[in-house]
Amino acid sequence: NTTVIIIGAGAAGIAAASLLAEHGISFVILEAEDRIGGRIFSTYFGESKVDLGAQWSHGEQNNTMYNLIKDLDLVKPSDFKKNLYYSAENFDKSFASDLYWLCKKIFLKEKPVEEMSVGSFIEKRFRERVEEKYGNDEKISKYVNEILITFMHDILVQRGALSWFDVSMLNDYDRLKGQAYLDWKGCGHGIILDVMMKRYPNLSEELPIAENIIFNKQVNKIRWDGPPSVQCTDGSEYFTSHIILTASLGVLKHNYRSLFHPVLPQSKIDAINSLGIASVFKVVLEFSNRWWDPQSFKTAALCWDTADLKLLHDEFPKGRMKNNQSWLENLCEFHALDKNPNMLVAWFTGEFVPDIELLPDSTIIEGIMHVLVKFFGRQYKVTKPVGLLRNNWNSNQHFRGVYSYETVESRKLNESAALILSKPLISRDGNLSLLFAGEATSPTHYATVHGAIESGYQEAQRIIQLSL
Ligand SMILES: Cc1cc2nc3c(=O)[nH]c(=O)nc-3n(C[C@H](O)[C@H](O)[C@H](O)COP(=O)(O)OP(=O)(O)OC[C@H]3O[C@@H](n4cnc5c(N)ncnc54)[C@H](O)[C@@H]3O)c2cc1C
Repeated sequence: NTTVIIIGAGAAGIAAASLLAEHGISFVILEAEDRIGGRIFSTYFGESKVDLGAQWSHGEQNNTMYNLIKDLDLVKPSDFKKNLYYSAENFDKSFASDLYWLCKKIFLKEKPVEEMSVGSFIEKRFRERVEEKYGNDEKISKYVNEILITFMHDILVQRGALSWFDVSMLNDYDRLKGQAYLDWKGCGHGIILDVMMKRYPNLSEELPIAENIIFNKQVNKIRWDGPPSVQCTDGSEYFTSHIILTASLGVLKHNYRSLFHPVLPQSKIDAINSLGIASVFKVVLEFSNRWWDPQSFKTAALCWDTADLKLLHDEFPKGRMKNNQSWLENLCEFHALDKNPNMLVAWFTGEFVPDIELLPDSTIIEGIMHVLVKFFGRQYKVTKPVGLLRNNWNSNQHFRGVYSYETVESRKLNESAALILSKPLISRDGNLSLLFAGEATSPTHYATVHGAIESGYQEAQRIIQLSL
């Protein structure tokens, strides 16, 4: 019996716990994994930490998370310069680059008059603008198709979707002012958890949180319309006054029918079903030497020549493929890491990501090597990766995806789907019984760590208000 049960020790759960701890309210955190952080996962690989989950902090002004760290010298602006690389040698680089920036400008500056997916809007508008500017012939139409694929991957990295036809072009996301991308200087994003728990910078000020986390506790039943209680897969049961649930939208989508007793109100089910969450696959590769120029590899985005793409599944037949397409088509960019000089991060986005997660390390390394040689072999002496670090966010039942996004469907609801999701459930005896936090409950900062933290603070605050 504790006052509050928090389900999940990710950013939202730790934020809620830290506020409750500061107000002397008792709580326990039940966490299904054997570590804190959730979709923040910083771990040593080589000389410094790498992030398998959240990597950057976004924006400074009015950023709850940035306010916690701004005086601690933990972050620096990220040099996020994007360079396009081409699979074919005889590519018209300057024309392709002009088309890429035109596409990006349309995405950033133009809006549809009605709800439309990013894919439908960009494909239509980009073709129109290119025709107005350059006319239309075989070469132009080939380049347009190639650049559309490269730009689509940009969108899919940002939104974590499998298809850009799932992502709404109009959205409520609030891009905070200040540096759009801040790097954690080799200490990993996970240090934000230590800051919230007050383990950093002064260990002596640590809040009593770590001792109230129970790991490997997967909750599979939440009773909310009477005395609140939760049941775990190991049969244990916990009774409480309030429950804060922080599980991801992916977990909610998969489990809402069996998790809640009684079932959730229809408005919440509609919000859960209509919002989107899918996955990206991020692999950290270690090399015995740095064979690339770190400046050009800040972000090296890949642009395939149509003819090369057609040959890809014959040239590299290993792994899964559908409709004559290779899973390697989903490999879209590489990043260099400042503090890990011999490492590159490879990003995969698109429909094959769930299948790619099932491939063995050896196939993934061979496939990536094939693409590296194809794109960079003319310029560099590419060597084979000697190690790899990965995380399967999509198939892990405690996450089932990376970050949420608004869909055309979710925007058809009367209210913001995230806002509907965030509303607490009151039991019939008037108790604030079940509260919802987590990135997907933030109407304007979803998909981010700062959004998750804000949501955790907000729900803890509701409980604190009751005791004032
Ligand atoms: C690859 C990747 C890259 C990202 N990049 C960025 C970035 O650069 N910048 C940024 O701001 N954000 C980024 N994000 C998003 C960011 O990580 C998330 O928005 C944020 O961490 C979510 O925190 P949360 O507390 O809402 O959820 P989570 O971190 O998912 O925490 C929920 C916790 O609940 C636990 N749980 C789930 N089900 C149960 C259950 N039944 N019982 C008990 N426990 C359960 C989970 O194990 C988890 O620990 C990225 C995420 C990923 C995966």
